[in-house]
Amino acid sequence: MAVDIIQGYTLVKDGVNKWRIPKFGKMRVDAVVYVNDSLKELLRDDQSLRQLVNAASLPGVVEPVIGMPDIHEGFGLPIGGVMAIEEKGVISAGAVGYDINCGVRLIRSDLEADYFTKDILYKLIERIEHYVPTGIGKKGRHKGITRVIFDDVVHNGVEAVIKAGFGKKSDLEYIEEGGKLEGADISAVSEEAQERGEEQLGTLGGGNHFIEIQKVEEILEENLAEKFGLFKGQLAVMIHTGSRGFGHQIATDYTKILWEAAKRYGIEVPEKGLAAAPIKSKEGQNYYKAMAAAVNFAFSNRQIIMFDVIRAFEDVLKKSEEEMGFKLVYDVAHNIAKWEVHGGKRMLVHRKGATRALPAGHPQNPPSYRDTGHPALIPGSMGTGSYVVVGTEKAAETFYSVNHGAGRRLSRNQAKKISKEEFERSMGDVVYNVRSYKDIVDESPLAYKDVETVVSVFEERGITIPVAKLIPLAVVKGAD
Ligand SMILES: Nc1nc2c(ncn2[C@@H]2O[C@H](COP(=O)(O)O)[C@@H](O)[C@H]2O)c(=O)[nH]1
Ligand SMILES: [Mn+2]
Ligand SMILES: [Mn+2]
Repeated sequence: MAVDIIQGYTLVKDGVNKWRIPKFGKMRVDAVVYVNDSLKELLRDDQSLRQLVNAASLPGVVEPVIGMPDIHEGFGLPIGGVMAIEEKGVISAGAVGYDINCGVRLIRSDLEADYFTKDILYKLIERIEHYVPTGIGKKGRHKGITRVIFDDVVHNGVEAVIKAGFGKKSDLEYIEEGGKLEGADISAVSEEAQERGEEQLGTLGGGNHFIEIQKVEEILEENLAEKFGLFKGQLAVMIHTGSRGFGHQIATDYTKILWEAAKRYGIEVPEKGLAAAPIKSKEGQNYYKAMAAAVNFAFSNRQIIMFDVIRAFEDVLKKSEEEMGFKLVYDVAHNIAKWEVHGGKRMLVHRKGATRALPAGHPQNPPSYRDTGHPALIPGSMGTGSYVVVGTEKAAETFYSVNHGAGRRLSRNQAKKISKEEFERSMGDVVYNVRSYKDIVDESPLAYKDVETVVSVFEERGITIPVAKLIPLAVVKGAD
């Protein structure tokens, strides 16, 4: 039996690419982390194992608390963390994250990527930025409309923005939860969060958020790729953003509220980032209502951005959406808590930096993907590649969850030391939207783990089937 000691924790090998920390001390369940040997080394300088161990002590936690292959330390639960909680247990804002329903949307087209010269790509990113405000704190260009429909958006999700003219009703079938998480209630959201939210629908945000024009570089599973409408050489667009200041304010408010509530309910919370209250308590219920509002906001945000990206293509290529054949492949959340049934039991699954990946035949797939399993979207970095995968039946062992990216390898401060030459080499021919490399050097491909290695962890274990690899041609980053 292989054993390793990392950060003082004993990890026991539990099959291919899987390591288990058997419960000890205050842990109620084991923690498990999915890594190969090289990714395991990265855990030595990182606090994520401690964070998994802490999460494993929360009331109602279901066996096991899980670290994804792209795991790295976060606030409370690590990024790349999955924590399922039974009905009589707790709900934690820190186990969802500050960017509630941060997620990824992939749009395909009938266009051949090789047609897109650098000149066209520069025109496209300039036009995309014309329509989609980027950077922290930016206000939306549709704020006149979105202020009016805001209440409808937070309660009814993407359907509300489609009614207002952003996209087609058929898009709903290609969004997790049909673009609406039930149970949202604006009365559980602070005035401050509402004010921030009303202004920010249709904006990208800063940092790691992006709109990327991509080429399908490789088809890895022909049948599934065909069913997802993907072909080699195809032009696609990936959008990564979340609930902006709205979700951030809700997370900030409820971290405080749940922290105080935990003391009142006598719940021992090992760190503030895991602040949690009973799911059935008033505070826990209110967090769920507010979180669901932010989930609906974020799905709607990505819907509006998709609408604007297509307009930018129409302007530059002088072709209609139909002529270009733009269609939504899928939209998945990677920071969310949702009620699901696993092994016959209802539980609240917190995914923070983790993507749901339902296998073929699972009843919660949308009808269009019932027979295949829905696409799970894994962005890598703006200079390397991104993947579309599907989950298999074996993903039941992760509550049908897979990694949400490559995951950071360097902190932002470490990444700021990357030189101009190193940055430019890592970007290759990819076109980007900022004047100085310094504005986005902390998002350099060198700051992220090797996406091929990360994706191979679940593939080798039989948890995912990689379907396609996409490479970046041009990226709009949310720099300030
Ligand atoms: N294709 C791109 N992938 C990117 C880019 N910037 C980051 N990333 C990847 O996305 C995930 C998202 O992680 P999150 O925790 O910040 O939500 C991250 O792990 C990277 O692998 C990009 O510009 N293009
Ligand atoms: Mn985000
Ligand atoms: Mn994200």
